[in-house]
Amino acid sequence: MAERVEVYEVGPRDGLQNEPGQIATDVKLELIRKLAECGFRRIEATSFVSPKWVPQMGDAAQVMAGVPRREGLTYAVLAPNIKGYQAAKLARADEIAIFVSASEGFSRANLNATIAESLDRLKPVAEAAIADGIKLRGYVSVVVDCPFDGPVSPQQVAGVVEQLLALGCHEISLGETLGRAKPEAVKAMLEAVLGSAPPHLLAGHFHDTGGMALANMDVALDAGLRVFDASIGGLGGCPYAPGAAGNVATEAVARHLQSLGFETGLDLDLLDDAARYAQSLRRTP
Ligand SMILES: CC(C)(COP(=O)([O-])OP(=O)([O-])OC[C@H]1O[C@@H](n2cnc3c(N)ncnc32)[C@H](O)[C@@H]1OP(=O)([O-])[O-])[C@@H](O)C(=O)NCCC(=O)NCCSC(=O)C[C@@](C)(O)CC(=O)[O-]
Repeated sequence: MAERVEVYEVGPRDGLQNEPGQIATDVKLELIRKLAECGFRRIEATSFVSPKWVPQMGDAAQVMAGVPRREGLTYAVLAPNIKGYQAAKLARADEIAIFVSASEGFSRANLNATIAESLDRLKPVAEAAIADGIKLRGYVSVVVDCPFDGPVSPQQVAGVVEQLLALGCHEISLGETLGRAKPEAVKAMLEAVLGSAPPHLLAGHFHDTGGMALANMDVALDAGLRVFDASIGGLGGCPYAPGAAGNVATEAVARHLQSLGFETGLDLDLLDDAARYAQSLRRTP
């Protein structure tokens, strides 16, 4: 039997957060309804962040009120602080994703805090999620290069991963936010991180600005990772990473994994349909 690799869909959150202007809640929900048919176990639906910082996610509660609930499919959302956590819990999020940066420059731009301050701010979120029995995912951004500080040391990434695990995260997603890393740099980063965390606790989150995301994913597969984030239609980017393109496209990841003999549980025709819809929403070049 083929080995399973999970594709964790981030399009409704990571994809749509970067589109200029507002996309109507009903349109977001139509995208999520299409994705819900594809066979994902987890979809990251939205984020409960400050609407002053990311207005595109200002309808997080309405989005969560409309998502189709079904057996075997759960919804994750981002929360940067306890205010976001409380709103996410009220909205019946199944999983909370907290996020920190591996570099100080990106931390300041994305969270208006140092790395240490952001971890302190996330401690009560983690404690509340664990007490409430809600799964906690951790993200580390800019694991290879930072748009403000330049190259990021693999040991620095490993240190942040350790701190997120200490908060109780069941999985840490390693964000190659700029999408320009070469496979050798990803390999060096993973070697350091694997000194702090086994591969089954890690996920790969590759943006595709430089067209290397699938090659970087292969390096992570060789290192034993079996969860990969991807965005339908390749939507997105990060509002605080100037010039970065979207996550690697889900439909490309699913085909790539299939060609390598892995099982994803995803229906490729339904993915293509969802990808066409996602592309029709795109206003970024
Ligand atoms: C962390 C803060 C809030 C600090 O922002 P701040 O301005 O320092 O915080 P604040 O506490 O002073 O709050 C400012 C205002 O926002 C409100 N506020 C505060 N929190 C919330 C909340 N949760 N929900 C709703 N409203 C909130 C708060 O009430 C206040 O409103 P006011 O009093 O002025 O009317 C801000 O920096 C923020 O929201 N940042 C999030 C940025 C973001 O979402 N970035 C994109 C996601 S991360 C990403 O894409 C990377 C990833 C994960 O994909 C991996 C990768 O590829 O790297």
